[in-house]
Amino acid sequence: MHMRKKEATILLVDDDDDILFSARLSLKKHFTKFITTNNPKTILNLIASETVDVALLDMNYHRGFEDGKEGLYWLKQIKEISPETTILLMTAFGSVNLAVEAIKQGASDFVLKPWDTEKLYASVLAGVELARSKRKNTQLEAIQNNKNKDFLQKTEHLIGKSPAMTKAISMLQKVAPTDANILILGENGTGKYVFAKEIHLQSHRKNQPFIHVDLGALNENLFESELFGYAKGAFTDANKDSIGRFELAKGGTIFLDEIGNLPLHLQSKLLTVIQNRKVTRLGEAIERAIDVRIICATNADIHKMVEDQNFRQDLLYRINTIELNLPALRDRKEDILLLAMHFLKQMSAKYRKTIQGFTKEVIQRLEAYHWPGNIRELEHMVERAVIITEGQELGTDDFYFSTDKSTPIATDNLNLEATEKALIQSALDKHQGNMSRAAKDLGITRTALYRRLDKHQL
Ligand SMILES: Nc1ncnc2c1ncn2[C@@H]1O[C@H](COP(=O)(O)OP(=O)(O)OP(=O)(O)O)[C@@H](O)[C@H]1O
Repeated sequence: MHMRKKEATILLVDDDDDILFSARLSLKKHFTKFITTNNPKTILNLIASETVDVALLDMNYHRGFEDGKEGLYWLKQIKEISPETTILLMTAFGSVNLAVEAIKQGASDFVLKPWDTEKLYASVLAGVELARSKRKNTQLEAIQNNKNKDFLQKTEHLIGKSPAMTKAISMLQKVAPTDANILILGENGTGKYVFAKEIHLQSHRKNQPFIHVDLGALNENLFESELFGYAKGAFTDANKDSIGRFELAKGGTIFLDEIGNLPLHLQSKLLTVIQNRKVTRLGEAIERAIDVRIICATNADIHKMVEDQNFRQDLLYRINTIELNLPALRDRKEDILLLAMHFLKQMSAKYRKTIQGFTKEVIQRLEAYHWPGNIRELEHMVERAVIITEGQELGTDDFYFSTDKSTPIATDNLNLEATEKALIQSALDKHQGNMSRAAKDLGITRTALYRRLDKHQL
C-alpha cells in the first residue's frame, strides 16, 4: 500500500548511531523530515532552530550510566524551550520505573528498546498530532491575549475591473503561492490590508496564522518585546514568558503594516531578523528559527525615504522582492460605481433597508470626487447614506462630500485668491476639519486661518 508521508519533523537523539539508523529506517516512509544527533548537547540548538513535532529521546547516555538522570535532564530542557514538542523516551527493558518518572515530568510516552516497528510508528504519529494541536492552542491563546482577530480567517472578495486593479489582482494571484516577500504600496484605504490577507489565503500557508502588526501604532519601547517576545524576568513587568508576533506567525504570514513609520534604529533590528530568519526573545540567549512569510505595506513614498536616508536601502531590498502598487480610487473611476453598489448591498442588508441604487446625479458626483480616503471613505459614505436615507434611491441629500466646495488646484488658473482658497480647502479636507493641524500644515496661525476662512466664506 502506498501512503503519503506526513509532514512532520522528528528529532532522534541517541548516542548509539546504530539505533539512530534503525529508528530512522523504521519511520522514514511515514514522515518527511528527520534530524538525528548522537550528541545530546546539540539538542537545544536543534530544537530552537527547527519546529520539532516529536523528539525521540534516549534515556541513557555514556554506556555504563543507567540511572537515566541525563535523559530526564534533557527532557526538561526540551520542555522549556519548546513546550509543544512531544517527547517520547526510548528506554531499555527493565527501566519502566524510570519511564514512569519521565512521564510525570512531561514525556508523553515511552518506547521500549528493541521496538516493534508498528508500535513505534503509532506512538510517533500520535505524538505528531498532539504537538500540532498543542501548537494551535498556544497560538490561539496568544492571539486571544493579543486580541488579534486575524486568526479567524475570512476571505475578502476583491472588487475592481479597472485596468489598474485587474493588473494588481493578477499580480497578486501570480505571487501569492510563492514565498516571496511582498511590499504593498498605496494611499490610505486603498486595500493594502485586504490584499495582504488575500495573498495569505491564496498561499500554501492559508491554514496557518496571519498576524497583522501595525508598526505605526506600536510604541517604540514595545517594539522588540511585541515582535520578538521576551523571557520571564527580562524586565520589571515580565512576569512570565511571552511569545512575540514573529513566533506567533510561525508557519504562516506576518503583515507588517506602516513599515515606513519604523524609526531607523528599529529598522536595523528588523533587518537582522529578516536576514537571519531567527529571533531571540528579550532576555534569552536562544535563537529561534522563524518560518514566516513577510508582507509589508506603507502609504509613504518609501523610495523617496530611501533617497532621503530615512529608510534603509538594504531593508527595502529585503522586503520588496515583489512590489504591488494599489491605485488610488480617483485613478480608477471605472471601479467607483462597482464598489459603491457593493457597499450599498452590504449596508442595506446590515440596516435592513431596501434601496435600489443611486440617482444619476449622485453617480456623477461620486465619479468626479477625488476620494482622499479611497475605498474606506466610499464605504463610510455609503453606510452613512444608507442610514439616513428615506427614499428607495440614494440621492445627493444623503451624501456629504467633504470637499464639495473645493476645486483642485488647477495650473490653468493661477489666480492667487482662488489658489489660496483651494489650498485652504485641501488642508481642511486633509485634516478633516481640524483647524490647528490645517493651520500648521499651511504654515499660518489658527487666527490667520480663521481670517481666511471668513474671507473666502469657507
Ligand atoms: N478591492 C476591494 N473590494 C472591496 N472592498 C475593498 C477592496 N479593497 C479595499 N476594500 C475595503 O476598503 C476598506 C479599506 O481597505 P484596507 O483596510 O485594506 O485599506 P488599507 O490600504 O490597508 O488602509 P490603511 O492604509 O488606512 O490601513 C476596507 O473596509 C476593505 O474591506
